[in-house]
Amino acid sequence: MEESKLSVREQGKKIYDIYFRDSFDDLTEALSDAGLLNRKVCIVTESNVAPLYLKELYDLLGPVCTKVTTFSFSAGEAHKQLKTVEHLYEQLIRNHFDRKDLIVALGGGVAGDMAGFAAATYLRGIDFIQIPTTLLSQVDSSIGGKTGVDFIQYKNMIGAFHQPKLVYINVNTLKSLPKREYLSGMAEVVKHGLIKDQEYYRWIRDHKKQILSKDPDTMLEMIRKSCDIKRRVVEEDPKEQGERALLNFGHTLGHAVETLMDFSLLHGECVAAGCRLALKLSRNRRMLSEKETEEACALFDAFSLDQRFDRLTPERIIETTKSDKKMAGGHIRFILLKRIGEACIDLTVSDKEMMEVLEEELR
Ligand SMILES: NC(=O)c1ccc[n+]([C@@H]2O[C@H](COP(=O)([O-])OP(=O)(O)OC[C@H]3O[C@@H](n4cnc5c(N)ncnc54)[C@H](O)[C@@H]3O)[C@@H](O)[C@H]2O)c1
Ligand SMILES: O=C(O)C(=O)C[C@@H](O)[C@H](O)[C@H](O)COP(=O)(O)O
Ligand SMILES: [Zn+2]
Repeated sequence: MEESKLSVREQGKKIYDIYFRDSFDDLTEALSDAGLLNRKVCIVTESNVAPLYLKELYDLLGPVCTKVTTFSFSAGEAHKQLKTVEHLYEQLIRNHFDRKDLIVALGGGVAGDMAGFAAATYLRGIDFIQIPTTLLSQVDSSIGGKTGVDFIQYKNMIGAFHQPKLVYINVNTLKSLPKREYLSGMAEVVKHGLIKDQEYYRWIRDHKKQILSKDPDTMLEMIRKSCDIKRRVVEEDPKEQGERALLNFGHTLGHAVETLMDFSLLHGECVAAGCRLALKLSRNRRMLSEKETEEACALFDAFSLDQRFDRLTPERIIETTKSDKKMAGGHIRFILLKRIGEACIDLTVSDKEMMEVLEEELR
């Protein structure tokens, strides 16, 4: 199995490395290379991941850190809230964490987003690292420093950009990941191909069988390719002033669906629904052909990303989209495809255009 790492840079300067491994064996070396040894550490994890990987991590970190503490919260999007972060702040204060100490996010996107947000705000910012354990977090959320929590029912409404000091991906953790969660991550993978890289999109299409059977080499190659795409985008535009918004393909309507379904669907499932709608908007603008649109929708189907949300009406989805944070100067910010592998930002999609694709999808 090919083992390697990628560096994420800003203005030519390395900010952090992403390690691709099939065990935790190189974690100490990775921490040493990042200058993170001999710190007080708080491992932030959750109730599903803790029984699987916390002990191994605790035992690894013990000898190379001055003290290891753990903070475990109840798993799930419902707990990606300020309340959970408050409990974490309390524990950090009780354990006298200072600016030289370190937070370790162990888990999926929920643990990573929340631990990262606590790290961004505690004492106005302390170091943190990401140890992502879901496909979605390995290919997307652990990279790029978007951290945050949901507020009431609004997705990621409170947050900060705060870059990790290290991302350590152990692909073997995906062995314990439930199938539905694994497939949810495929939505962000297909998104990467659609917005940035036609060749990668075709590669995903040609490797469906290996991806579905979690073939280790294929997974590693896919995770590396996706991370490389995300790396390039966030290096160019770390704080989403332009280019980075392309990573929001499928999220404009996807976040509205996620909210309206009361988080009963997974993030990737809602992103896939949003991607289908954005593909159809692009087709109706004559930027994609019918065949290209159908093929891309079929790729989401192949990964069982075809959840129904037909108890929602187009009107409610449009209204919720307008109250989300995807607005720019009174316009909804959409990401459309000019062609497969090339996305663009568009502020001109009308309610009528949204209505057409929503009616088609909800039919
Ligand atoms: N910051 C970003 O750039 C970014 C990007 C994409 C998504 N996100 C956010 O990420 C979140 C979704 O992340 P997610 O899909 O990883 O969800 P998650 O963190 O809720 O994890 C999914 C489920 O898998 C379980 N789990 C995690 N690792 C496991 C393992 N190895 N074995 C068994 N079970 C495991 C979790 O307990 C949970 O039940 C959403 O909140 C989304 O908004 C953020
Ligand atoms: O990294 C980014 O930038 C993304 O947009 C990646 C998305 O997949 C992710 O879901 C992100 O959390 C969305 O952020 P938001 O600011 O649109 O809520
Ligand atoms: Zn996403």
